[in-house]
Amino acid sequence: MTIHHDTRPTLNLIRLPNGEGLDLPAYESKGAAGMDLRAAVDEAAPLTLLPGKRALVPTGFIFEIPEHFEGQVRPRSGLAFKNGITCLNSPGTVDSDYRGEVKVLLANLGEEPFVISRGMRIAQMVIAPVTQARVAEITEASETVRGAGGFGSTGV
Ligand SMILES: O=c1ccn([C@H]2C[C@H](O)[C@@H](COP(=O)(O)OP(=O)(O)OP(=O)(O)O)O2)c(=O)[nH]1
Ligand SMILES: [Mg+2]
Repeated sequence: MTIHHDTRPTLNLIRLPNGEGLDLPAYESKGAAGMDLRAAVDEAAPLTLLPGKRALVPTGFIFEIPEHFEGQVRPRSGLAFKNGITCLNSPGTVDSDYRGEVKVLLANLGEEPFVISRGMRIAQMVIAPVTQARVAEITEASETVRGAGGFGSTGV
């Protein structure tokens, strides 16, 4: 008999007043990489995002990202493809020491106004391992084949 240990890190969520009644962020399929984030906008006042505009959309939760992990806020491809809605700062970075409300910076690159209603799944968050490097200044970079080639140096 194999015993499966749940090795997943725990993501503690603190529900804020504007998050009352919202479903928790959740993975919408067994293998989903990201958990969908819902808009904690006022039920009575949906947010209309006009073409070319951006808005910081609240999620209604504080996320206690586990130490040595980050939250990556990413667009949902359906909203991007159908409505031109993206996360302007994608991937948004939620630091493990952040204790404020997680918000989603949406931008409307489409041609039509986009109405964000309460509970709408407007983005997704991937929890990924991350490390901090010890920064050290040196005088000369090590030699590599690539050298300073970048920005298309390898062709298309
Ligand atoms: O999509 C995002 C991106 C960031 N944040 C929050 C969590 C993150 O820990 C904090 C800072 O993000 P970032 O470091 O990208 O912004 P900054 O401009 O460097 O702000 P700060 O000086 O506060 O780090 O803002 C969000 O809620 N959503
Ligand atoms: Mg920062």
